[in-house]
Amino acid sequence: MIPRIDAAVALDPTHPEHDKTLQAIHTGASDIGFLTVHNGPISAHDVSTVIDAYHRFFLLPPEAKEQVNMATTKSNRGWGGPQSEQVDPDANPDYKQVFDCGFQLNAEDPLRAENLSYYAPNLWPKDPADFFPIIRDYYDKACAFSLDLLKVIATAIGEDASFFDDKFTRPMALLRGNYYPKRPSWATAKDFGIATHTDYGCLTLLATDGTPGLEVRKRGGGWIPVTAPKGEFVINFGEMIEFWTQGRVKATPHRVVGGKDERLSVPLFFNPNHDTNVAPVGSGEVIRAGDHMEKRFSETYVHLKSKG
Ligand SMILES: O=C(O)CCC(=O)C(=O)O
Ligand SMILES: [Fe+2]
Repeated sequence: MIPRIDAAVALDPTHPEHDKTLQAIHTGASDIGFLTVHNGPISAHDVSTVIDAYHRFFLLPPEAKEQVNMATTKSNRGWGGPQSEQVDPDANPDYKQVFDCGFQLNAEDPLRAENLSYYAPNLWPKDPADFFPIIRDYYDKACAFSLDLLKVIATAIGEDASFFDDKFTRPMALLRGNYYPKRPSWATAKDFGIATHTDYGCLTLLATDGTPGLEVRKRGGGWIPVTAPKGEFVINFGEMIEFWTQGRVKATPHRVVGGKDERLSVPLFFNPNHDTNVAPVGSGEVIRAGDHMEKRFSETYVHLKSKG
């Protein structure tokens, strides 16, 4: 069972049910690796608005989307067409389309000169005209909510609530719109909306249009379908937080096979500053968060794959 968390209770330490909720978060984070969260600060209306904006973008003719094709960049900003990402080397590249945007360094930031791929400039399409403000507004809300959730997760796994606080001032956050058309007639057993994978970073805050499709791998084998209506979120965890917390938080494999209906989902991959040491707490090792992200991006985005 994936725990269903009331965000208002989780975020209020004075609430009588708070400790019980922390316990459920602990189970979700350290056992299953998935939670669902409702009654949080992002409304169903906000989610409908952002999903509708992505939908209007994805339905544009290919020439319009080509203008912001991430394959023309050395980063992961803009549109990724079908087959632009291969998350499982044993499966074919995914048939989904994506639109990615991320943290924007401000104009005076000295890091700009370093041209780091995970802080690359965003690419915005001309159409839909309201796309940028809608996505930007949702991005800000989703980052704030994710940071609040991480505080609670830190407490739930026995760390100080402030454990993550100073590590997300320049988050390598990536907001993605996923567009899954209905499962193509040519699709084989090796074709997926998104093939089996674990997310790469810390916390993923996923909004969906309510259409089923996401499946989470059970430890003993088999798959659990997870759905969340608009305004309710699926939370899962990536590889980085798993090794950072010595396995107290789990990165669980998941996938979307796809079915007869199209589907949209909007994950925020919320990751720390690039120079955060994410080596297992207490290990004395150093693993830079940016290095892990860059490695995984170059393994999975087809246009960034290292050749040879
Ligand atoms: O569409 C979904 O429900 C999941 C998407 C996903 O796993 C991802 O984008 O990493
Ligand atoms: Fe994922």
